[in-house]
Amino acid sequence: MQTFGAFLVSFLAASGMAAALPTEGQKTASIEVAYNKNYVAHGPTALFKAKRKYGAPISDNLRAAVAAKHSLTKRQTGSANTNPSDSADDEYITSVSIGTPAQVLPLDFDTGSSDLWVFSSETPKSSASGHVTYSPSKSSTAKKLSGSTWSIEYGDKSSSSGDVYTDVVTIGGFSVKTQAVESATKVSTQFVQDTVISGLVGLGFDIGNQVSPRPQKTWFSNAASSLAEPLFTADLRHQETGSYNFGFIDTSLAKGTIGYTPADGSEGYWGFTATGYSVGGAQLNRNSITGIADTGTTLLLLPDNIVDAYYNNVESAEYDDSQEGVVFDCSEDLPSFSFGVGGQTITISGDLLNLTPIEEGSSTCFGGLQSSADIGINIFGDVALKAALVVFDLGNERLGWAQK
Ligand SMILES: C[C@@H](SC(=N)N)c1ccc(Cl)cc1
Repeated sequence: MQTFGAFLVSFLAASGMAAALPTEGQKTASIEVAYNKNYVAHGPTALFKAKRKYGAPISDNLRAAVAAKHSLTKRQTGSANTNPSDSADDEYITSVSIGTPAQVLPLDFDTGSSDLWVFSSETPKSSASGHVTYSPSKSSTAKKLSGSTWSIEYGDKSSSSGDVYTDVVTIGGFSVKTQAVESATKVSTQFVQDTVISGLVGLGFDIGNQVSPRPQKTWFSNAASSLAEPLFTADLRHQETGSYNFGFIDTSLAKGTIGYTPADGSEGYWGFTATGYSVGGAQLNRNSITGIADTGTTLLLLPDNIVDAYYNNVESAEYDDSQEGVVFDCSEDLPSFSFGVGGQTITISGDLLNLTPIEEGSSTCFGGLQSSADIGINIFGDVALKAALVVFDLGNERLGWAQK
């Protein structure tokens, strides 16, 4: 039976460290610590790690400095903050730099579409009022993609269209030098009125791109071959700053293990199949749910039978025609909702399932879980994504989910 001292010495010797064996009965030991003369300190990286360790806010500038450092060491990565647009977490806003000199626009990252389009100097002034715009004429690196046009309609019937330039687009310190930037010459009312964003960054599969006659690649598709790993993660948060990380997985953002499941990109979306669900922490059933992981949709949209199974546990819940959804007393203590994916269970807490009062000051609230019956696809939107760290792994065509 080894004494502690003898164990310590043998352990340290095995690990190449010298040690002073305490004399019999002595309660202390000392070891030399070798100085790694090859380590090159990087202040911003040290600050980033300290802030991350203690949960302190990390500025865009600090993220960019760290990402830039890593990019210089050939492990190309990017890291961008993303913030909820309002108290209902309706959408998430991420700063994107376009052109030379950089023009910074607030954009909505959308894994449910595949076009990067922006309000621009070509958008009618009446429509662009209140929006930050991109002016290709003010960018020395902008080039018109002659003859190309685009037109897109989203699930909520919002739409936009226009022509196309290529320019340098930088997200989180990582630059794609020749990215298709779709300039809006026409935008629907929903976008005109949504002045907190100036366009979208489609993070879906390239097959979904709407440029004609030659569809263009998404920013992530262009970046993937240069990134340390061909993947990105979404860490969306309720009423606080989250992040999109490109080329690496920061596992410290999650509490649980990442479970992976195949992703189906054939429709342009990040499609996957959940393996069951439960309400209020009960055991998962085996009712599989095929849907998409969609950062561009606010809600969790599932079949009626699941929606009913959930709201049967909410005493005041009722369908409100005027709201086109289920509402309930804001004072309700909502049950959690869980789904299985990749061998893991993701649990959305009750408070994340209370989206917002139906109007300011109302005591009636709108549910974060609603029916997908008239949509045709099930959508794991922001309400679900906020409960997890989600890995969009293009290289392995899979989705990773870990409880936050
Ligand atoms: C895939 C999303 S739209 C998007 N994330 N760009 C969607 C499709 C259909 C409906 Cl009805 C509602 C939402």
